[in-house]
Amino acid sequence: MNSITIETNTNQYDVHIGEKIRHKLPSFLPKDYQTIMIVTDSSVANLYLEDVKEAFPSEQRVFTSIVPAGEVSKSKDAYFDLITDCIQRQLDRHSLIIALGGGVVGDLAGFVAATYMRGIDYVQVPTTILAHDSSVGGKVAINHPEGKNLIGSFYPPVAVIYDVETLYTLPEQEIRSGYAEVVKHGLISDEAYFESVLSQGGIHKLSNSILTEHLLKGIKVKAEIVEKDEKEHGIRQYLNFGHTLGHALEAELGYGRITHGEAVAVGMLFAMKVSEVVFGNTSPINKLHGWLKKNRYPMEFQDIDTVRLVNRMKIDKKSKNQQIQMVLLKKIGQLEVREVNDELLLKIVKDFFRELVMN
Ligand SMILES: NC(=O)c1ccc[n+]([C@@H]2O[C@H](COP(=O)([O-])OP(=O)(O)OC[C@H]3O[C@@H](n4cnc5c(N)ncnc54)[C@H](O)[C@@H]3O)[C@@H](O)[C@H]2O)c1
Ligand SMILES: O=C(O)C(=O)C[C@@H](O)[C@H](O)[C@H](O)COP(=O)(O)O
Ligand SMILES: [Zn+2]
Repeated sequence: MNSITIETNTNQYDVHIGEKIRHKLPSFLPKDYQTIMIVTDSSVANLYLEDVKEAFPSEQRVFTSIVPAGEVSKSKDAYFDLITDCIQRQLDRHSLIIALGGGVVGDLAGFVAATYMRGIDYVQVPTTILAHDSSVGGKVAINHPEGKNLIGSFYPPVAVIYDVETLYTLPEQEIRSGYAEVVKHGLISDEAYFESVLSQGGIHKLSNSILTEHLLKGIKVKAEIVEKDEKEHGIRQYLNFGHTLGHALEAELGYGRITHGEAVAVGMLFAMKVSEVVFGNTSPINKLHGWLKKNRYPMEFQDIDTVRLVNRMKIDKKSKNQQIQMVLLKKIGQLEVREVNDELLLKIVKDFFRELVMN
């Protein structure tokens, strides 16, 4: 097992990564909690809920709340129902919420924990590859129909318990989705990491040891940034590479029509295209495009309304005075946040979707 400590100006918690550690979950908690509410989704419940429940002694009050699987559950209704569950089960400021699942459950249950009674403890128990990203750093949120994660907070967990054995049951699309954030961590940090991810054969056939190595490295990249800039006043924006277009695409297509990681993959290519125009550089855009195609990331988006898409990009949280700010890549590991005007973006976006399919 590996453990990484995340230490910011205001808090500290450990991320534990290993096989089968869900069975020993109580041993990773900072204290004994008498009342616990496990939040999970309908797919993960069938696979891992019993394991986690059984890990607790019978004298502890352990409740469960199950939300429908998928992005639709990052909604005001799911949020409100969970708050009602907290009240009815008499959770108080000494209780614990366990977020058992992928980024959807983590973001949703984390936001419930952040706001119920103005904040109670929660732990992240991630079960997707993507959640190597979402479980670390304390961003919690639900979506608004107009835009992703518009209702949220920075609220770190008291621990992250990442049982990588659970990743064996992930469907192909979720492996692909999670790997987009692994690639992002490579692009924003160092070439060797990026190359080591791209040089593997298909991501669907990776060995456990290589997968764990990639996840550990990704978590370290994220931890280093979050420790310096927890509330995203500066360099944390680099973790948003690919998300300006990615989030707009998720909202425009309808939440759940494309996974978060698939949207971020397209968003990273787009950010690289904009970077080439702004800096006149050549980034590894062709290399990434080839790899994404090989791994069957969606590239065809018919009838996309590019004007609406650019308008949605303005709702991004990095925007300043109604102007879009994009995270651009000068070269691997070197980024810059730049204002990009609407006309230029509109021009690039139109060609971009055509070229995505042709190349
Ligand atoms: N807070 C952050 O910093 C942060 C970072 C990245 C992404 N996110 C958010 O995370 C969300 C995406 O997370 P996700 O990709 O994990 O999606 P998800 O939570 O919807 O999980 C994907 C699918 O896989 C299923 N699943 C989960 N674990 C499984 C397992 N072990 N075996 C089989 N099936 C399993 C789920 O039921 C779901 O259907 C998005 O809403 C995104 O905005 C947040
Ligand atoms: O942790 C961060 O900071 C990130 O930006 C990580 C992203 O992968 C993640 O999708 C995050 O939820 C996006 O944040 P948002 O502020 O753009 O909603
Ligand atoms: Zn993301």
